Amino acid sequence: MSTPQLVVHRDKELMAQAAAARLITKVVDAQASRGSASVVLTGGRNGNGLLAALAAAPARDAVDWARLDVWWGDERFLPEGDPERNVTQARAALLDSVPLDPKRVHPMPASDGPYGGDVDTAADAYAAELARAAGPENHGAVPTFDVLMLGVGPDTHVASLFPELPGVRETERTVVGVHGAPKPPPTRVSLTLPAIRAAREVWLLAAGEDKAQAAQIALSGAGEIQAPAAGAYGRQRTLWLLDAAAASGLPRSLYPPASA
Ligand SMILES: O=C1O[C@H](COP(=O)(O)O)[C@@H](O)[C@H](O)[C@H]1O
Repeated sequence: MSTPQLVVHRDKELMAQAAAARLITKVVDAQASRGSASVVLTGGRNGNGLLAALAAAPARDAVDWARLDVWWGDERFLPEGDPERNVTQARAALLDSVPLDPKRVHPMPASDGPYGGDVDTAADAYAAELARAAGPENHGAVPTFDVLMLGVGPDTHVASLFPELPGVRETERTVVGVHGAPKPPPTRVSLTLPAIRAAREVWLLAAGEDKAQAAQIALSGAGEIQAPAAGAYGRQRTLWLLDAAAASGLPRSLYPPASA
């Protein structure tokens, strides 16, 4: 488990731009040292803001997009192309404008896909896809992602792991079907905490006043069942990327004075 490090930016626009620059560097470095890179995308306002900032960054051309594997941390279980699906939003924000290898893009199943409306079978299928991609050098049933991003919800949810629901209690499976999520839509697919923790780096994104309480709770020693964001950490690094509004309830001793 890596201890969370915090970086606080002036506002959400700057946070998105700085996080996009950080992601470009991380992917370029991973491609230089291992030949390819893998990232796990998040949905939500902050995740899409980062992707839009990346699309607008001239340095995006430094990435070898054909050698990037793209996975998702969670998905709203809706029909293909639905505007509320995380993959639909990610395609619009970035993915449709960069030359990715379609074989390396791994969206989670849709509710009108091969598994129909059976979200649990769809989750098992995504777990199997992850397991196929995990090599002997990986430590478990998922690849060792270079960077896994998570938007933090106002209730401290990450991916589609909501406080107290069964998904956040899962200790064996890497992917679960989520029923009865408090945020619409109620049916979702999500990586579990054990899968999230397989990543080298986990970045938690929180911008806006409505994230201040969540950041405060998750970073003040709360348990992961009550505050799923508290249980999200990477093997090598756990980074909270915040704006000043989201950090407003945190003690200044938690982050360097120069960063906000
Ligand atoms: O529904 C979801 O919400 C969270 C957080 O979204 P935000 O708009 O409050 O930032 C997101 O991380 C997750 O991927 C998404 O499915």
